[in-house]
Amino acid sequence: MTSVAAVPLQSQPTVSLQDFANRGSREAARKLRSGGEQTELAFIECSYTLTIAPKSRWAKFVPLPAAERCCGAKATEKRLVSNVSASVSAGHVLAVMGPSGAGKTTMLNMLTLDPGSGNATGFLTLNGHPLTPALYAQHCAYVTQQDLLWTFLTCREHLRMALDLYRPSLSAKERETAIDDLLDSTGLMSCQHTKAGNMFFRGLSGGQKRRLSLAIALAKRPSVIFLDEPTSGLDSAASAKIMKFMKEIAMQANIAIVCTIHQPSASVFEGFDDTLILSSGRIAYFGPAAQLAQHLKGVGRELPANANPAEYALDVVNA
Ligand SMILES: Nc1ncnc2c1ncn2[C@@H]1O[C@H](COP(=O)(O)OP(=O)(O)OP(=O)(O)O)[C@@H](O)[C@H]1O
Repeated sequence: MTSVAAVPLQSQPTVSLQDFANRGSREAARKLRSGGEQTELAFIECSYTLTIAPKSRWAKFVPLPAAERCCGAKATEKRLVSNVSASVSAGHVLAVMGPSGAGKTTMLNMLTLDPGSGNATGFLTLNGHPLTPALYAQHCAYVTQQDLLWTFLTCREHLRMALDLYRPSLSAKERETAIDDLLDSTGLMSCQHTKAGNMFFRGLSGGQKRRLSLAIALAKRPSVIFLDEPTSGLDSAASAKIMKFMKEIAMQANIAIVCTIHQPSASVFEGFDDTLILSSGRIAYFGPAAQLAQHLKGVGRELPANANPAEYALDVVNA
């Protein structure tokens, strides 16, 4: 298994990992001590700032590029994510949770090296190596919130196309064996000849589409998979099933999984190893999901009997 360590998010970083450690960052110190031996994605003091150009009153009539809309007014800076440090090891699932607007999508964009029009700073490492775009392309896969599938292609055809792109060196026989393995491990063998479909043409179910998107990502044999809201649009039983399945995949294939999730049910929450709770772009909790209830008790917000820890924690940060 390949490994990656600390990666500067800025193309020209002004601070080193050691600087972060000197400034008291425990995550940076731990990262330096570990020397990047484990298979682990670490993000250290990541921040994201957006420069917002004020619109002139003419902007709504004349659609100018953002940079030209200021008309002398001062642009403002907004910090959307502030000093977030966390890590995830191979075989583990890290869930990034938080209320709407907390910065989950921004966080995921930073981790997938897509800062958009903002400025991302900090370190992102995969097994001790800076996560450059080249390393990202080689070792990471991203499953977006919307399933990007071809309506008239079957599961098997999707995977054949993915393998042709990701692993062109496979012979035809090796490719079909790899497809069988992927269909088997994602539970899609029974619908291997079903077309993806769309809103007008019935095909795979919502859960099957999510699993096919994951199978396509797995075809790349990544070390890390990022998933944006993997349970969106699914009912609670299907959500719990897909999270259980992701946990199994993480363990079987020794992959580190990072997913954003809005409001997990108790059974979905049980499938997470670690959780990062964001509140207004800052960390409210990062640690083992199983210890969230204990943490809440420690801060004087004991979990009521039979309450869902994720839901209760989100209520607490929302309050
Ligand atoms: N281009 C932008 N201009 C101004 N503010 C922005 C921009 N993009 C994001 N934001 C703000 O950044 C904050 C975080 O947004 P983000 O989409 O990351 O939240 P989220 O946790 O993913 O929310 P949701 O669960 O509703 O998708 C929000 O307050 C949002 O309004």
